[in-house]
Amino acid sequence: MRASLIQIGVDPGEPVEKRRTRAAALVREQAGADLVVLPELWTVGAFAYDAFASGAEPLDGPTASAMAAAARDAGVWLHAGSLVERAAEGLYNTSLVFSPAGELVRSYRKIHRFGFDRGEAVLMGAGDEIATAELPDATLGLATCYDLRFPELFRLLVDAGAQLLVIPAGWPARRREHWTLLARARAVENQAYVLACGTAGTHADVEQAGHSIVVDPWGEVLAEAGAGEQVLTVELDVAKVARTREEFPALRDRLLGLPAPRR
Ligand SMILES: O=C(O)CCC(=O)C(=O)O
Repeated sequence: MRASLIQIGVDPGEPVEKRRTRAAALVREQAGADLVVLPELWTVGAFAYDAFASGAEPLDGPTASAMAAAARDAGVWLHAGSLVERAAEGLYNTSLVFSPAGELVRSYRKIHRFGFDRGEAVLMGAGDEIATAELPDATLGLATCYDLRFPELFRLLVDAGAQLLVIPAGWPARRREHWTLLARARAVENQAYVLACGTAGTHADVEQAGHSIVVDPWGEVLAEAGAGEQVLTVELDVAKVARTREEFPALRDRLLGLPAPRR
């Protein structure tokens, strides 16, 4: 299975419409891949809090339409990263997965919102559903950026059958070491592929880490991008997930009924 991660640059000098067209063209260039992945909030920028409301879109808005068309034209499964979803109940950081027919097959509202008492944490609602997407050759587990810090979410995704953990992000350069460390940790502890796709550039004065990374179920880094705009293409052997789990059955040894702490 071939996967391409598009680490697109998000800079305030580029109008969103132009970036949308550019992202769609980059997706079309990946024809021949099985799965293409874009990062978190690549339209407005993950830290451009002031633009969240004005840049919010419904799930049949211009970004979703452009991504559906690009997936269809390229004939790929497309994890289109996330956008600011405008729903009746408010705003959400929502990821979208399209089939090669251009059909929206899954959406995922980010569960752990970043910012503590500001930014996304106060401007957006929290998702409350675990999301997987069934591809012909693999089950994707969906998570977004800050979710990467919460291993319990990934355990639930594994229990739901995830083999490829796909994590679009807008991770800051200042915490780049955490990004690569946590991506490898999630791969090793869940014996799954991790496909973590970040953004390049600087927006809202926050330099982005880039360094999109693909890690195999043994924790080996198959590919890692630099800081700039880049497409990372990797071959994945999905059967390696089952092989790793059989040969080193650590997941089997989980203590599901852990005793309550003694007080
Ligand atoms: O956890 C981090 O350090 C970064 C998270 C983040 O930037 C986000 O979720 O948008």
